Amino acid sequence: MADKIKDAKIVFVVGGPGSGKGTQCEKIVAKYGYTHLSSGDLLRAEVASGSERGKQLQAIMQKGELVPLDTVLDMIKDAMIAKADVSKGYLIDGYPREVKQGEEFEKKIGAPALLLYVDAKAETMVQRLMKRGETSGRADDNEETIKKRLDLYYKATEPVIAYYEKRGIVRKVSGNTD
Ligand SMILES: Nc1nc2c(ncn2[C@@H]2O[C@H](COP(=O)(O)OP(=O)(O)OP(=O)(O)O)[C@@H](O)[C@H]2O)c(=O)[nH]1
Ligand SMILES: Nc1ccn([C@H]2C[C@H](O)[C@@H](COP(=O)(O)OP(=O)(O)O)O2)c(=O)n1
Ligand SMILES: [Mg+2]
Repeated sequence: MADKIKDAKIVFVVGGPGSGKGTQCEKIVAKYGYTHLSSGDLLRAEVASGSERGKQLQAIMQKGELVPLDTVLDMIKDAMIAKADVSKGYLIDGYPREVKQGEEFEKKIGAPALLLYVDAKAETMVQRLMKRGETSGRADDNEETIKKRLDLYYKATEPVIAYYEKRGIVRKVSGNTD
């Protein structure tokens, strides 16, 4: 029932790969009790399930590309509905990755109250992801894919920030907790 989330408070969390979106979201959850939904985590859960769709997603993510828009949007919507009865609001982490993703979300679900922009230097992001790659087991935490994710971030995702900037709902936070 999509009606259940019609008036939900929505916060988009956007930032480069390894900027610290997940880390900042955990802190917000601890303080404000919002429901954290990481689009990347939802996609990786589908991959881990071993489904046919998961295999296709894995191939795309390994290359550092974006998965089809409808796939990730459906997953977010289902996850939101599943938490609707207990949720005070949603942190949608890693979404939108491109302006089109934001437009579709608004059509199918609703408008964000805020966009949290997690800011970090490219050099910092690369260093963190290379370090994370030593233990994460993530197929995309390798030098070649990290570079592609970063390029795509500057090309497709940074315009998302400018888009919501015009609506006055962007808040910039540092991705550095230390
Ligand atoms: N030193 C330091 N490391 C951090 C900080 N924030 C996050 N990290 C590390 O940087 C890596 C990336 O952080 P995440 O929170 O996973 O970043 P993300 O933006 O969710 O990255 P993706 O999962 O690639 O989307 C992790 O290994 C974190 O432990 C910080 O403030 N300082
Ligand atoms: N809205 C989204 C979120 C993630 N993806 C894909 C593409 C991303 O590189 C991977 C992993 O996403 P995740 O947010 O976990 O990681 P990065 O920010 O790219 O480091 O999933 C997508 O296509 N669309
Ligand atoms: Mg993350």
